[in-house]
Amino acid sequence: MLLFLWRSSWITITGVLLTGIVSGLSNAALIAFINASLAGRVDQYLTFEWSAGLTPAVWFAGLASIVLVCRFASHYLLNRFSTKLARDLRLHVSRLILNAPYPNLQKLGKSVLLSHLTEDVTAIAAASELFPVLCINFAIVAGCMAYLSWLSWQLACVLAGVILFGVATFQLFNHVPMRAVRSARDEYDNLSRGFSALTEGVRELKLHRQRSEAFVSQSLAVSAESYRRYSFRATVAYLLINQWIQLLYYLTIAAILYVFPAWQAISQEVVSGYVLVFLFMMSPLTVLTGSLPVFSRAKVALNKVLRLDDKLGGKNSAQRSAKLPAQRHFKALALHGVTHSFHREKENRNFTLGPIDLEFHPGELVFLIGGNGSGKTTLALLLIGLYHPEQGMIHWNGRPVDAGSRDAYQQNFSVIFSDFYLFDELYGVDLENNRGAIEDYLQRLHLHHKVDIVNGRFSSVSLSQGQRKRLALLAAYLEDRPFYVFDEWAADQDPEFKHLFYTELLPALKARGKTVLAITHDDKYFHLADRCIKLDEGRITAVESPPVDKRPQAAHRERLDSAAAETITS
Ligand SMILES: Nc1ncnc2c1ncn2[C@@H]1O[C@H](COP(=O)(O)OP(=O)(O)OP(=O)(O)O)[C@@H](O)[C@H]1O
Repeated sequence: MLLFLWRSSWITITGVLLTGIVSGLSNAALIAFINASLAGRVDQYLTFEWSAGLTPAVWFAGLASIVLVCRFASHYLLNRFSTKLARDLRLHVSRLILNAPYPNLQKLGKSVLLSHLTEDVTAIAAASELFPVLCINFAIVAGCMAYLSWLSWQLACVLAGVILFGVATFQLFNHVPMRAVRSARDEYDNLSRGFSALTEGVRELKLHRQRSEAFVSQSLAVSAESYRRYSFRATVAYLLINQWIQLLYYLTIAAILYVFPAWQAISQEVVSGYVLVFLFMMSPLTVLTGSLPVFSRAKVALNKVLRLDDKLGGKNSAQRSAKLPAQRHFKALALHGVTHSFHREKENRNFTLGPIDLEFHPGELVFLIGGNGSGKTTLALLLIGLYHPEQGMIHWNGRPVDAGSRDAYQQNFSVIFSDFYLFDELYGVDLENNRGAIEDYLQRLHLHHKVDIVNGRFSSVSLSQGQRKRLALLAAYLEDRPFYVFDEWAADQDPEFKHLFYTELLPALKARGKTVLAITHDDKYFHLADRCIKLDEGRITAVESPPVDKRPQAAHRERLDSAAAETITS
């Protein structure tokens, strides 16, 4: 990933480094120039050939201009680099998520994925913003050091020793705040889970004071306190390290002022030069040491993002990006001995779906039925390629679906999940060529008075759950794929629209040659299917093809049901 970032921004990074270094060095040169002016020796330097006969004031103005221009250029490039880095990282993590196998995403959970997209990317972006500032300050310190060595190499040697000692002690103690930063970041995942529960369950919490108080005190407050404790521990540890570095700094100034002159003859110009430069270096050194916590957090975040690549199975991205063409001409879909299992932690046993043997053909209307937890959704997820068979094989048009063709295979399905997500924009739809179809579908779905398409967006998605599901159906229609899967689509519909769905919309899809697999509990419409596949404890226990002559009976039952409903309401 770092290589990818370097490749995408190496020109900017080089520019930032160069301007930063020039700015830092010219800053140091300016200080040397000021010191020489104070000591009254500047005219002596300007007698050299390279002085080009310019006056000290012009030299001063020139050096100050270089400092200002380079500082501006490096800050400008820095902002370009850091904003680009944050953007690229956000897109990189988003693509990782999109390319990852679905079970891995399910295992990690939404809140942890969101922490990567927010906390980690922000931490890395913050460090990238500081990085060039750090380069400038590092260059200033390096330039100052060069000037100090020129003033007195003996003092410079002592100074180098002090710096090496400072770096060694920093390395020795750095693991303390680093451990706290790592723990704080791990705790952030728990905090993020708590925030998800809070935002998604806000209605349930508002209606139950004891539940909400217990939730806050036993879950949210615990994570918030742990996060605070670890963050505070890291800050205090860095503060102490900072103080230690400052102490070394003051000790060095004291030694230059009071110890060295007694030990070795040092001119006043050298002493004042050293003290002036040291005081000037104070601010860049504070920036360098002050940025340590930011860099530690970024290091932990970067490790998290790199590990996310492994956890999500990043190798699959190459397979996905192969962009195999979808085989739109559907002839047959077959599942041969397909299985998938989950471990039920509390019961300490597995739920296994299958082995499943099934075949689907164009223009078939199939209902998948069975009790709660019988494996209907799991079978649907296996069928559409979001779960991968642990045993057995899926064949599309007689060809096995493997890792290389799975992405193309998935493009044959249009699915509305029971916990569907409705995008407010019709992404990937050719609006110009579908304008007539959209208006027609909006009419058929009884939504034409409520929703319109404006600039590719639904004019409103603030609708009832049933209406939002109808909009999802509109989007599915527009996808125009050979295989449709609906997971309890009609569950939120009123009786009138439920009737329309089973008796008109599904048969209309079938008439268009689409294959439809509908997961349903609406037994009064089972007779309309070509086949009803019943699941129990992950196994197919019955495959029934209701005879056509049963339909009048069903219609009769329907009438009886509505008469009963009328009696109840009256
Ligand atoms: N992500 C998961 N992790 C662990 N177990 C799971 C997971 N998803 C489903 N299961 C288990 O697999 C079994 C089948 O679940 P599935 O959602 O397929 O049932 P279903 O027939 O669709 O039920 P329902 O009618 O209630 O929607 C259940 O016992 C469930 O506990």
